[in-house]
Amino acid sequence: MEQRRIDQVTEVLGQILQWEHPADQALSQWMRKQKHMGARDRSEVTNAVFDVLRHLRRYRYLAESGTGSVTRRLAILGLGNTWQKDLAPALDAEQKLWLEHVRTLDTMPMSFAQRYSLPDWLASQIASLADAESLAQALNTEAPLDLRVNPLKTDRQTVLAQLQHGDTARFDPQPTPYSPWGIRLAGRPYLANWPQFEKGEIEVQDEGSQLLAALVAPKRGEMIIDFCAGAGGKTLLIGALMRSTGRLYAFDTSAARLARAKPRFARSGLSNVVPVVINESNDARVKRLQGKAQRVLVDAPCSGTGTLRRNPDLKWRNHEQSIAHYVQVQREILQRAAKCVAPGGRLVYATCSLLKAENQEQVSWFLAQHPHFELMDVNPIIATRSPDLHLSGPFLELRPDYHQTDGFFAAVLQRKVESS
Ligand SMILES: C[S@@+](CC[C@H](N)C(=O)[O-])C[C@H]1O[C@@H](n2cnc3c(N)ncnc32)[C@H](O)[C@@H]1O
Repeated sequence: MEQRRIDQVTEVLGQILQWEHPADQALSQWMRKQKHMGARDRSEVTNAVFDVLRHLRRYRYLAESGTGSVTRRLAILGLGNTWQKDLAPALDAEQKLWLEHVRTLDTMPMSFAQRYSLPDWLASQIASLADAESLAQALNTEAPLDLRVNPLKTDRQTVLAQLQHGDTARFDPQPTPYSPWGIRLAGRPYLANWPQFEKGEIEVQDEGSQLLAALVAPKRGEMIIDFCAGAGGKTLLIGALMRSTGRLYAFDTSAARLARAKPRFARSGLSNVVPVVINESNDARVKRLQGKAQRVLVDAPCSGTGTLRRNPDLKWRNHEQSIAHYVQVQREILQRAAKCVAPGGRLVYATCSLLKAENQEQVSWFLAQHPHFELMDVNPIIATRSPDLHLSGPFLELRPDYHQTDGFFAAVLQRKVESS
């Protein structure tokens, strides 16, 4: 049993560590081939694999001193850290000694980058932020599963009462502290057949992402553009806050991502969403909306460094050069999206990145290029939905160690009324 589990984790790690595909894709591809594997076995392999991806740099260092293939040693470390079972029956005497030795190694003499398993370029960025140790540590933990209640169909109290009884009670559903629509679960339930999910009453959405949609603060009857709607996570909440009135354009350059949003829109009961696949430049439909929208959300493609709890492989798939690429793409999108904002309207720029280059520095760049926009303080806007969230302002900056959400950044940029 122990031997088989080590072999399984070694095999799937061997594929993931080639970095040809995102880890979750490579893992589900491998899982699809394991026809006879039960749910518990799958989750044990998943936990070990993600543990290795979180701690890869440190584990690679520890693996240097063992015997056998390096990938197998990584698998042993991942299973040793996550599996309830004792691995000893599957290890020879030398391996047992090695595991005992590396488990008791003091991490304090290690560099910041090695201790928290970060590539050097990212370690230096994170080290420059406040409370860097607590942030780096939090990024290496598993994220909880947050649900968002659909306010068009129900309310949080009703869903909480349902989930806290019966079989779902074992996931200990609790209200999230900041979002009025959030429910936090312990564990990783399979939600797709829950009646609340089938009826469009709940969606999976990190609390931080819920707050970001709230920051758009849409009103009934307005024209709003979600410029990078992707699979529709934020569109759904914005549409519900508009009470399904007005018009909400869900733009994206990726037809595949928007296609994934469509069943979610259908389940949600929204009738005000217009999904549009746009071109990267010179799109006629974008041009037609120039100066028309009261709110434009740019939830920009980014390094995803705020989501390392869920996507630890991003540490190893991103490079310093990829950040420069994202910065360029974000600027191009911002330029185009800003043109759609009506006088007095707002552009909300958001990322799930922790890096200043993608966040604060992009806002400074934008304001220098667009003097007819001004920066607003997010505090009074978010306070109407989340009175307990106190930010030092003017930005929405969320972190896993401070707020138990993914890392998010957002700025609200208002177009001056008199601008032409
Ligand atoms: C961070 S994701 C959006 C996530 C989505 N808002 C959500 O809440 O689920 C960024 C999205 O930007 C899209 N994108 C990339 N380049 C774009 C462009 N030039 N114009 C519009 N969208 C673009 C990507 O396809 C991706 O879906």
